[in-house]
Amino acid sequence: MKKIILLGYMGCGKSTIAQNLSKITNIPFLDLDKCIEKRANLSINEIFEQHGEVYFRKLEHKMFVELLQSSENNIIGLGGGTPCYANNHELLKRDDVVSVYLKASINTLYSRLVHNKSKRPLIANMNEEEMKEFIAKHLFDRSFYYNHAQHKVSVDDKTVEETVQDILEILA
Ligand SMILES: Nc1ncnc2c1ncn2[C@@H]1O[C@H](COP(=O)(O)OP(=O)(O)O)[C@@H](O)[C@H]1O
Ligand SMILES: O=C(O)C1=C[C@@H](OP(=O)(O)O)[C@@H](O)[C@H](O)C1
Ligand SMILES: [Mg+2]
Repeated sequence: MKKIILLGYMGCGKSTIAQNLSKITNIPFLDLDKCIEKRANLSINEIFEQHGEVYFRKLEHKMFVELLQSSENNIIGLGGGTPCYANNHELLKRDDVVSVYLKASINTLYSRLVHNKSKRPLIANMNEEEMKEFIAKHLFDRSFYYNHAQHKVSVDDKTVEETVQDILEILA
């Protein structure tokens, strides 16, 4: 069985959708950020504060490769930046994975992130206006990498259950 990889911008729902997809399919779910936190014994915020983003990106790449190498069946929720560094986007094309880009509009992302930014060091200190501009530009820069996914699911105006259903159709 192929590993199922969910990717997309911060707040698109990777962690939430992966968890719900896991409940329905009984395929175990791994969140790459959680694996990194466990390995470093630090929160994502603490890793950024104490070691910086470059250290985080190296660890993120190492853990992603490790997860792909394991023989277990898994649903893997990536971090928003994972496909955009260390040529990780090339791993989305592998034959032994099904990669799905959860595509969200700037407005959807903004509305989900505006009250959920404290654990996301890239936006934690931004005011609302700065955040909207940042998301717009950043999403544009990152789309090139996200578009390497094998499949794309639009998540705007969909419930968690509807997005999970869309992914199940891809897997069928
Ligand atoms: N329809 C939806 N699908 C996914 N997440 C949703 C939806 N509606 C609201 N949310 C909320 O948006 C946030 C998405 O965050 P999360 O799953 O951590 O995304 P990511 O891992 O992509 O950053 C969560 O707080 C979740 O409860
Ligand atoms: O977009 C990014 O660069 C990041 C997204 C985060 O994951 P989520 O997308 O799950 O919030 C986390 O990996 C880290 O804060 C960096
Ligand atoms: Mg997440």
